[in-house]
Amino acid sequence: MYCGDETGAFIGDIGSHTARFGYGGEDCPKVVVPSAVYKHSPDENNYVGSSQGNQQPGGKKRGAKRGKYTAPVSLMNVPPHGCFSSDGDDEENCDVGFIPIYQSMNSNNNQTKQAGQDSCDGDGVIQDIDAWASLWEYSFSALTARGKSKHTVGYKKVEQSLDGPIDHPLLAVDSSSRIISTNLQERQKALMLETLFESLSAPAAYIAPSAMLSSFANGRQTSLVVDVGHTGSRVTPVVDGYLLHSGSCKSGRGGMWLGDVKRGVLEGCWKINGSDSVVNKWNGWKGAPPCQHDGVIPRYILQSKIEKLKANELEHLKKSPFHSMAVHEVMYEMMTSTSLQSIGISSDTSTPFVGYGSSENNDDVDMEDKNDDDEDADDDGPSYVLPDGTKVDLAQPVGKDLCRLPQLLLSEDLPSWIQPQTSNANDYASNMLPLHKLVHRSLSQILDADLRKELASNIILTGSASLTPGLDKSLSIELGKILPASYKHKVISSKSTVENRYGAWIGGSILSSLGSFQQLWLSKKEYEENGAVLGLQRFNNN
Ligand SMILES: Nc1ncnc2c1ncn2[C@@H]1O[C@H](COP(=O)(O)OP(=O)(O)OP(=O)(O)O)[C@@H](O)[C@H]1O
Repeated sequence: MYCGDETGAFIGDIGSHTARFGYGGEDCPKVVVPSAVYKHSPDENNYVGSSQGNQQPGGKKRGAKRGKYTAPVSLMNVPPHGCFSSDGDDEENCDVGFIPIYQSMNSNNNQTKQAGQDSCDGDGVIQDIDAWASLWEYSFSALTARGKSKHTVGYKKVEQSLDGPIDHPLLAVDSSSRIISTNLQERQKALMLETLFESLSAPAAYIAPSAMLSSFANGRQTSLVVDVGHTGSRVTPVVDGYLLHSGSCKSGRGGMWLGDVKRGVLEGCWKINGSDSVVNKWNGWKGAPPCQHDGVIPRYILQSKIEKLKANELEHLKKSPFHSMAVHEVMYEMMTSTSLQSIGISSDTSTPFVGYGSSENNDDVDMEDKNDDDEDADDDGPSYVLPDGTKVDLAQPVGKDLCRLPQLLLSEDLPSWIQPQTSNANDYASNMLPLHKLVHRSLSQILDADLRKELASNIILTGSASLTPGLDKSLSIELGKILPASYKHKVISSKSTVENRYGAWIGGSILSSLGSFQQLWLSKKEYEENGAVLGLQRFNNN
């Protein structure tokens, strides 16, 4: 039990795309930054205290001096010079010290990036706990320096670094998926706890699962939480405030996947998970795809500072997770622009996309020639201009398809140009279920028929990618087609953008303000006496 003077909790929800921080009892987080940090010297020799028992859940060494980490990251600017390390002229050794917090976001991690597998493996597994801790430190410093009432969204430099400990109880949101092994989950929670107490000197701490908090934020103890986030969509049954393992499932269809598909359409080919070996061609454009030659160019490349980078540094930057995240930001801007969103998601999810099933005709087409023929066409139609000035013609049928790409979240059959041409196509399909099928799969794993019905009538749609206009209605319609008629299913989606975007954080804010919750904090004293074991028992909410 925690009986300190300061009961205002400091809450951190670090997702794979965005990290949100703020004080308990408030309506929304005050600091919202990308979930990544810079590490200024990736030199392994600088690691300290890295022997047995000092491993990341994902198996990496930890214990690097956190003074070398800086947060937050700006995806608009070239990374600071100190982030590049190269060993003499050896190009192979040039690296970029850009660390996404989660393993699944590391595009260099080939093992978790095999086609159809990245949607599950490494989901919510922290790849660098010191990077995770430095986001807490930055956010707390930002709030201390600017005052509690100021909002910090995106990159803002904070001169003041954290001098003393964070003198608030810390509530960390655990966004690891229920489908990763229990062992890995426990190891990760123990490591989070150790970091909260030992690195961040918290007087008390609590770790709460994201789905449980989203359910609380919607005023429900029992619900089926459908979180459409960055790395995919997760469905988690929450019963009386506890998570059920059976019925928890995940699909790779989420914000990052939609961004990848959009990028594929603009570039004229779709590389599954950044792998060079699986390339599907898109042939929907009348002329050459708008970004066929140079690809989608992120904003940082357009800066004059880019000229100061050496050729090998730029090459490595382009292969780094930093580049992927920066390209995603351009796709995100496009996806949320009013010109595209005004169309929204149509209730008819069966209309095929232009390029559907016709990729085999594409191979011999000379895109350059076609482009010449169509140069003057559709000059005055609706269009979208990318940051580098490339104009995307939205009047073409394929342009219209771009507007309704979010519909793919619910499409039964993926267009052939999206599916991998590999032997594990079945695994891919099973890991990439549309949302309604995912909900169906989850409910079918619940054995108690009454509970199944109760969950079906309390489906909570949350996560930033659920902000796609019309998604709640379309999901409800599709569920109506596959659930038994006796099920009165109900999809609950807040009308407020803030509640959808920050659902888990808001749940944490509510929970930490409840009088009855105060006895659940694990105090530093209890941690010192009993270690992480007591904490894991206390947080055993699944
Ligand atoms: N208004 C919007 N419409 C559609 N998609 C959006 C919108 N706003 C954000 N997104 C997408 O939502 C994703 C981020 O979702 P969210 O913030 O829930 O992820 P996260 O919690 O950081 O990550 P994860 O859920 O994978 O742990 C991004 O891919 C972003 O492009």
